[in-house]
Amino acid sequence: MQHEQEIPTDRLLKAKRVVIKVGSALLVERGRLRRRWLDALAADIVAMRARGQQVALVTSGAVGIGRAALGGVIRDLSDRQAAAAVGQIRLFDAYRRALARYGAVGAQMLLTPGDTEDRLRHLNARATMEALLTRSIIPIVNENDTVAFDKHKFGDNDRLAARVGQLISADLVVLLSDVDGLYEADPRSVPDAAHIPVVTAITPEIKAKAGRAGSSLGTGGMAAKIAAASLALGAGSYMAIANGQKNGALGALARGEARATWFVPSSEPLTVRKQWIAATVEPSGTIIVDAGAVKALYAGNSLLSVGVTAVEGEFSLGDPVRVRSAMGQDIGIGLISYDSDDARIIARKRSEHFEALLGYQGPDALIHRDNLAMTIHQDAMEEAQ
Ligand SMILES: Nc1ncnc2c1ncn2[C@@H]1O[C@H](COP(=O)(O)OP(=O)(O)O)[C@@H](O)[C@H]1O
Ligand SMILES: N[C@@H](CCC(=O)OP(=O)(O)O)C(=O)O
Repeated sequence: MQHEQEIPTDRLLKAKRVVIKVGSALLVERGRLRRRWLDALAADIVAMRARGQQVALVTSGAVGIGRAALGGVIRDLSDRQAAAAVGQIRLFDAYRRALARYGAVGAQMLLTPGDTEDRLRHLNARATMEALLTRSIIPIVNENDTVAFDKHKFGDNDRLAARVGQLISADLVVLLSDVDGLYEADPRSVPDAAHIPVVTAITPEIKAKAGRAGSSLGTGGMAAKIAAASLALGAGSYMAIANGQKNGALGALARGEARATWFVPSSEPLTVRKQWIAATVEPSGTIIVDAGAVKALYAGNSLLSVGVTAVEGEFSLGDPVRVRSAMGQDIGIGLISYDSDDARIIARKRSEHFEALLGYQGPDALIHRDNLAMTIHQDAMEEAQ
């Protein structure tokens, strides 16, 4: 069940740092860029800048635009990468021109997961973003599709937008799409499905509402947007899914005139280090913990092995792992102090037995509290049970 929560329609006016994500379906129509639409978006962004807000853009569309140059057909990954290589330059040139019309400067940043998941590269990407934002230059981000593949790929720009939000500690991420938010079921197949105006926790029921991907150019569909919301809320940021099809959609959203789904965080923004941990796209494994451990973690303690009931997956020391309650609710992500073999051996055991069990005395905590980011507020977690 969700909280009875007011719709935070003024968020887009109040937020200091905003990430705006533009889906392929908005930008590309029959392989062509919608220049008028892009022009209206540039006007909206410049208006936000004039209100003193800092804006970063995450844009899809490279593959959709580049596809025509490959004869319109994409057969495999290298075709997709080639299409992106052709489309990306056209896409950014269009943004550059649209922004320049309003006296604004855009800057291209192409990212792959390594740029946000490796701590040093993360810091480096963040420094670049800061340098741009503080000069009122608008970072325009896309996945580096020409080299990204398989595991080394965000796969969809919704999650990338949430990651960029974490990178710059944004207080709001707006996903502009061809749908005005989350519905009880995919409105394409269930036209009378009810619209959901506010979501306060990403529960299994919320995840189950996502149907298949919508447009042929897009990759993630609603499931990717919900995954992005999970990342954003985990970092203490708001997120909105809004319909961006009409010119001036951002302005309408800012004035509270447009319907959207608002994802409302129940936690304070995490420290930047914990945001980085919480933002792990694919944790390597899962640690299931008992009710006593859940309580201890919410009280700010480290995770001790006595509270661990099961260890799933293979991971190495230092890898990010999911922390899951016995009820199946993911509550946090942490960097683990043992590899999966040793973690299995010491699960349910006290640290005084570690030496006898492992042949060495490792750290007392399986996950130290400084390395643990709780990704759902305790109230929301309990409500979801
Ligand atoms: N429960 C749902 N509520 C709303 N839309 C949904 C839902 N399940 C699936 N969808 C589909 O998700 C689509 C949006 O995702 P996608 O096509 O990836 O957009 P974008 O290109 O903007 O990222 C919608 O057009 C809709 O058909
Ligand atoms: N990076 C790809 C788009 C990937 C993507 O997530 O697309 P979409 O679902 O339309 O936001 C591109 O530029 O074509």
